[in-house]
Amino acid sequence: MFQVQFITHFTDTIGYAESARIALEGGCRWIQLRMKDASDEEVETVARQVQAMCHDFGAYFVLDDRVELVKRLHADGVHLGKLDMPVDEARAYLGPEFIIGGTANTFDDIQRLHRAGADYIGCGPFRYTTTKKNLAPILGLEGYRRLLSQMEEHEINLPIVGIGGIGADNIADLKATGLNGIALSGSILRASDPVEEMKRIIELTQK
Ligand SMILES: Cc1ncc(COP(=O)(O)OP(=O)(O)O)c(N)n1
Ligand SMILES: Cc1ncsc1CCOP(=O)(O)O
Ligand SMILES: [Mg+2]
Repeated sequence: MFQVQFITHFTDTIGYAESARIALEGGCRWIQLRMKDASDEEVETVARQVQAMCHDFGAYFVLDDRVELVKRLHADGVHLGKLDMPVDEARAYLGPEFIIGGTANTFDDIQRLHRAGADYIGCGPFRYTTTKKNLAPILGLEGYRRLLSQMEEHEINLPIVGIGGIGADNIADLKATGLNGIALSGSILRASDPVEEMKRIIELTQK
């Protein structure tokens, strides 16, 4: 099944926890709590709220970056980038029962994550986005096709989700590249009816 992961963000009217509720009500069953400029205490407060919501909806709950909090809350997992705790170190700390995702922009990144024992890869950015600062080089559809071909050639079968500026209009093309899923945020929160937009995107991914 083509996976859809929602990454929490905020707008003038929507806070982090509300953004997660919107995604859950719209049918998303994989929430990543990402609060880049918050203290551990602030994140823990929101994480407990979002974790309870995910439990009620039967959704996976993962945290961006904060490995110690994942263990303390017994979240389902963590997502780690190049500036975060290395995946193999996080695996040694968390153990086998946690989901550990890693960020890739190049095939070298993918090979490194595969060797380190990541459970899935978040690969991007697909295109320009304001949700994340300091973007890696934009990949586009051709970038995904090239990376997926290299993965097949090297028999790397890790689940890989696209991320970065993804909206409803991109779903069919992204699915056609062979990606296993997508992760997104802004296109949902900027919609006039964010819950309906989440429902629309979920429906498009199941076609
Ligand atoms: C699913 C997914 N893919 C990539 C990222 C980016 O993580 P990272 O490179 O650590 O950057 P920050 O999100 O920490 O700014 C992600 N969070 N989720
Ligand atoms: C590329 C990237 N990496 C971490 S969050 C993010 C952006 C995802 O958000 P959006 O779907 O709003 O671009
Ligand atoms: Mg990170």
